[in-house]
Order: sequence, then structure tokens, then C-alpha cells
Amino acid sequence: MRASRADVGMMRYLWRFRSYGRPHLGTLVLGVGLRIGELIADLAAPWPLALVIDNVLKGRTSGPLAWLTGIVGSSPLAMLSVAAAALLLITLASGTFDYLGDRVMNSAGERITAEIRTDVFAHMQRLPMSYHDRQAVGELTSRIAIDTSRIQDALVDLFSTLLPGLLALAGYATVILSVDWRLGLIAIGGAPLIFLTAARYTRLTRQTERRQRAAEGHLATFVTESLQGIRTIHAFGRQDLHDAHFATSNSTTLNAGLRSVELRARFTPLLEAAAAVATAALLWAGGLGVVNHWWTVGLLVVVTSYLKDMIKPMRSMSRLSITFPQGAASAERVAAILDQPPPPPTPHRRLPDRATGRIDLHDITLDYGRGPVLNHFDLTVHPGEHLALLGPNGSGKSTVLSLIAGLYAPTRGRLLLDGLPLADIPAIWLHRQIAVVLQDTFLFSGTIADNIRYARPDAGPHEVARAAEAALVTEFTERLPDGLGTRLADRGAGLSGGQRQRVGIARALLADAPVVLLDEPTTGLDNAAEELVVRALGHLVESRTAVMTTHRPALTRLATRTIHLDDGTPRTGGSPASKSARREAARATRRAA
Ligand SMILES: Nc1ncnc2c1ncn2[C@@H]1O[C@H](COP(=O)(O)OP(=O)(O)OP(=O)(O)O)[C@@H](O)[C@H]1O
Repeated sequence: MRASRADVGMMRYLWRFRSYGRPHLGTLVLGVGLRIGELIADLAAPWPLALVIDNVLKGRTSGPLAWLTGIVGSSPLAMLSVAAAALLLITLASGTFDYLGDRVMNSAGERITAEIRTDVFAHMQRLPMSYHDRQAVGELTSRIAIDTSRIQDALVDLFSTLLPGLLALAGYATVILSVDWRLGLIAIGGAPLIFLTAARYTRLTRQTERRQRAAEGHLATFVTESLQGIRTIHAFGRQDLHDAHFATSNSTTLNAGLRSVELRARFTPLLEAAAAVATAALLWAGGLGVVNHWWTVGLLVVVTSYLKDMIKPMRSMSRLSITFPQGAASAERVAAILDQPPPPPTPHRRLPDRATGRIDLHDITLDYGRGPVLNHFDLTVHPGEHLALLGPNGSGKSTVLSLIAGLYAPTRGRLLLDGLPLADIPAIWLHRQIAVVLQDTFLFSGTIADNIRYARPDAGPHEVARAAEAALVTEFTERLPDGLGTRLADRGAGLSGGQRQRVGIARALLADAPVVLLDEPTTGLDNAAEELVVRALGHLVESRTAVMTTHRPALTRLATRTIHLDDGTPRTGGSPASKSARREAARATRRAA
């Protein structure tokens, strides 16, 4: 039960989430009130038995409950009826308070967790790509799914276990001492033995539980990674390798779990043994008092029953030494996400609905943290121009696109869209001006139409159908029984690479942004699939500014200018690919102007 200094230090992470409890303060106070009601009912529980023993069986008209004879008379039948009715009422009241208390506390806990989860997810989504590059997906998932629940456990335990537990112990001790202080002192004298047993156990359990959580964390990370790489596992047929890794990690988790089970199983008998020693001492000394007429048998029964009942709050409170440090550790992990600064707010300014599509990169340097990838890079893309960035692997082509899309901020230099610095324009406006088609289009679970509509959720079915038609998506959906309504599995499984790209192009067409960025959209496709994708892309880049990276001549045909990148610096500004492309660029520029 004793928390280490580190645990206490960690509690401040838990404390930080108190603001989530504030809107539910009324509910939490009501919950504590219900727990107090339950405690009062539990305190009353042994008294009907004392009434039967002292005032019915022994026929006494004295003792703590003697006043009842003045109300119901001293006939044994009346006393027995009162005792039986009181027992039923007390049990009913205790059960009702218990039920209501659990409901109130746990639903407040669930609501608090849902609110924390919503805030963490919303914040995490908005963190810059440079943050996400450093995080493992499995790790972030477990923070949102598991750590928030542990915070809930700790917060709920604070209100439903710690406060009522302390109240119960204080209540039992006060009542025991007030019914007869000598008998009370004998009973409470045994309490430290029970307390010390619980304290020793909880220290051991805390260490074991920590080991178990760490082992479970490793297992979860390994499973997430394996599922993300399931295609590679199948392609290489290396399930055996993953089985072996899993078995090692699983056996560590199993051993930690078994140790924890062993300790947990040992706890109740140990605590009861300690309570039995204290109860035996009370029975011996208390019995001696009954023989000497210092107190009644009924009183001894009541105090013995209280001593036994005191184990319940002690056992619940011993759990806190696990849930609190666990909750605090989880709070630290969740706070680490919330503490990441969000992108700075951009000042409000009036902007046109649609940019003309001029892009300027002035003296741009970008360093991801391992040395500059782009070095004093200059580039201007005119409205309606179709620029192809060529160059060897790793020369920085995709990085240029990421910068234009606003996914990364340059380390140095200025990046402008229509003459406006990207850093000064609201991200929401920027993302409406730029549509992106990546090398491997990510599709979400849902229908093909849902995935196209992702670019513009308010688009009507006709607009979606038109974009699908122009991107040659209908060419393959026509053969599917549900057409555009065909449901895709997780990550768009069920479509070929070329088909996925065309859905991505339809999505970009529906976005109807003046600037289009294409990051090797035909890589990995065979000639036939590439031909279809390039045709679809032809529709997409028409009348728009386009910047593309590619190694494929078929796509370069769409370009009106090419640039070769060599280690982050433009080497040559190539010539337009064809006369027709040049003419198209000139037309587009005039339209955009
Ligand atoms: N998110 C990132 N974090 C750290 N380094 C990165 C990141 N993205 C790219 N890099 C590094 O920057 C360099 C340029 O990468 P980039 O993807 O821009 O090149 P590329 O020319 O598009 O290559 P390819 O033709 O292979 O797609 C590489 O050395 C790469 O390792």
C-alpha cells in the first residue's frame, strides 16, 4: 500500500487529467454519497443478530438495543419480527446503494475516458508529419485504446475505492470504539497485522504487474507490426519466423501473468489468515469480557463482524497500489501526446476561393534531422504548368512535393502559393487548393464511392460518378455487381494497384483543386495498367498546375517542363516534353490568369 517516491511523482500526471472530472463532479459526489449510504447499511447489518442474541435468546432488557423494547414491547415474537424485518431492509438498502453507486461511478468513468480519448485522437491527428515519422503505429494505438482506460480505472478507483474505503475504515473504527471503547481497542489492536500483510503483498504485486504490462506492450507492438507486414510474411512464407518471435514474447508475458496470478491467489487466504489471528485474539479477550459481564454476547458478535468486514475495504484499497501507478504511467504516456505543440494558428485573412496555382520555392533547405535533403533549392511553377521532377532515388523529389503540400515546413527558406507564404495561410485553405495522388493510394474501409467522396464529403452521387468516369474507375466498377457501391476491406484490399490508383485520381478530380501533386503514381504498374492510369491523370492535370515525380517515360509525356534533381539541388531545367504539351500549358496558363 505504500507508494514509492517515484510513484508519488508520477501521480502528478494523473492529477493533470482532473479537469476531465470537473464536469462530472456532481455525479462523482453523488457516487460518494451512495457509497456512504452503503457503508451505513453495512454498519447496521450485524445489529439484528445482536438483538436476537441479547434480547430474545438471553431475555435481557438491557444492552445497546434495550431502547427498542420501549417501542415494540419485550415479547420475543415482536423482537424476532423486528430483527428479521430490519435484516431484510438493511440488506435491501445495502444492495441498492451498491448497485446505484457502481452505476453512477462507472458511467462517469466511462464518460471521462471517452472525452480523454476524443481529445487525444483529435490532437494526435493534427500533429505534424515530423511527429508521426518518429512514432510506431502500434504504440500510438495502444496509448489511445489501452492507456486511456487505465487512466479511467485510476480515476474511478479514486472516487469509488479510496474515498469510500477510508470512510469505511474510519466509520468501522469509530463505531467499534463508541459501542465499547475497551472492546473496541482489543478489536482495533489486530488491525495493523491485517494492514501490514496487505502492504507487503501489494508491493510484490506492483512489481509483477509492471513486468506483465511491459511484456504485454512488447507483444502488442509485435502483433501490430506483423499484421502491417502480413503481405511480406505471406510473400516470403516466413510465418515460422514470426511464430518463433511471438512464442518468445508470449512466453515472457505468460510467465509474468502466472506470477501475477500466483500472487493474487495467495492474497485473499493470507489476508484472511491475518484477520483470523486478529479475530481469534478478539474472541478470546472479548469472550473473557462477556464471562465477566463487561459487555454482552451480542456486542461481541457485532464487533467481531465489524472486524471481519474491515477486510473488504482494505482488500479493495490494496488494489490501488496497482491501479494508481499504472494509471499514472498511462497518464504520462497520454500526456506526452497532448504536450506535443499543435501547429501554430494562422492569422485570419481573406483569401480567394481558388488559387491560380503559382508556386515559388525560394532558397529552401530541408533537414529531416540527418543532414539537409534539399539545399538552397529554388523553383517556380507557373499556373497551368505541368512540371516533372526527375532524378535518382533519394534525390529529394518526394520531399519537394511534401513541402508544397504543407506536410513539412522547410528548415530554411520561403515557400509561396500565389505569392502567399505557406506558413501564413490556414492549413484548411491550403489543403483545398492542392490534391495529391501518391505512389500507393491509401483507401479506407467503406465503399469505392465513399473513398472518392473522401475529397469532398458533401459531393452528390452525380459528381462522384462523373469523377469516377473521368478517372476510368467505372471501367472496372461496371463489372462489379455493386458498382461504385462495392465495399472495400481494410486499406482497400480487393482492388489491383492500377485500380486503386484510379480511385485515388477520381478522389483528386472530385477535390477540384487548382494544384495537383503526383508522387510516382504509376510505379509498380504494368504497361496496360499504366496506360489507363496515365489517361486518367491526363484528365486530372488538364487546366491545373501539376508537379509530378516519376521515373516512367509514359508519365513524363504529360509534363510541359522537366527538372533533374541531384542530391537536393536542381541540375537542369529541361525542356517541355512535346509541342502539344507546351500548347496545353500555355492555354491553361491563360485560363488560370
Ligand atoms: N520523413 C522522413 N524522415 C527522414 N528522412 C526522410 C524522410 N523522407 C525522406 N527522407 C530522406 O530524404 C531523402 C530524400 O527522400 P525523397 O523521398 O524525397 O527522395 P526521392 O527522390 O523522392 O526518392 P525516390 O525516387 O526513391 O522516391 C532520402 O535520403 C530519405 O531517406
